[in-house]
Amino acid sequence: MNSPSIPVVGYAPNHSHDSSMILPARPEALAMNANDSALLVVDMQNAYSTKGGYLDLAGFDITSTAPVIESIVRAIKAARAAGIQVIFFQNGWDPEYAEAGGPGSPNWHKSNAMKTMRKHPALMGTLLAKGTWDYDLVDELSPLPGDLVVPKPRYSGFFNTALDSLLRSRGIRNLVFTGIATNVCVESTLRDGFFLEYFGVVLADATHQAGPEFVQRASLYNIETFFGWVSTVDDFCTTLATSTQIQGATA
Ligand SMILES: NC(=O)N/C=C\C(=O)O
Repeated sequence: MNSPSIPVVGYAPNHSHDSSMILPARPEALAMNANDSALLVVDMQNAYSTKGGYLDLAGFDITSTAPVIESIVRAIKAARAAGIQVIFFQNGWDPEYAEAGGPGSPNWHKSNAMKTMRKHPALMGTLLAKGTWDYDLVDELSPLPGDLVVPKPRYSGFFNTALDSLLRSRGIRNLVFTGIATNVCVESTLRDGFFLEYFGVVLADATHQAGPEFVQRASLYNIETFFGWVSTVDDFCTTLATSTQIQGATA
């Protein structure tokens, strides 16, 4: 690996493994390879991004999600071209909401989707229910053969899912995060990945918060300071493109 003049971290002891990519990030750059990394696309569903979806109906501002979707499209295209595993998540439950848990589950009490449907019974069965428009991924983001799609019934992608097995069986240790919401499912999944020894890096401009703007800054501060790293879609795409060019040139 080149001896960069900037602080670099990675999962190998002293990050001495032969990494082909150094992703600029805060607080340090991240040493990674295509085959030990995955791009996670968290909950890019109509529920969280589109007018008339759950977050919109629950009173959250989703009017600035369009550029985030465009950024995620760029990141996915770059990841696929570099041979990085792309993993889509869909948050939600069966149409009867058994997977959401009843009153004995804190999810039943805290989910703003469940609270919105209890407040407006005509919406029951339409929010975050598998098979509905709300649950579907946005039109701009369609999984291709080779991508993985992981349904998840809670904020974190690591609970009640096969995510950890899917990653470990592929030797993946670096998780590159995009999606909505930064401060809920993105941060929850990155935090749990941290506790499971994954290196998590969030592409800040490919995420959007649920709540006021300061929450985006607070979540990115939390990630950078305590749980992982923060980078950008431009740096991600440039790093992958440069690496692919180098590998092509030396092939
Ligand atoms: N995908 C998310 O971050 N979801 C946040 C809230 C919810 O699902 O109720």
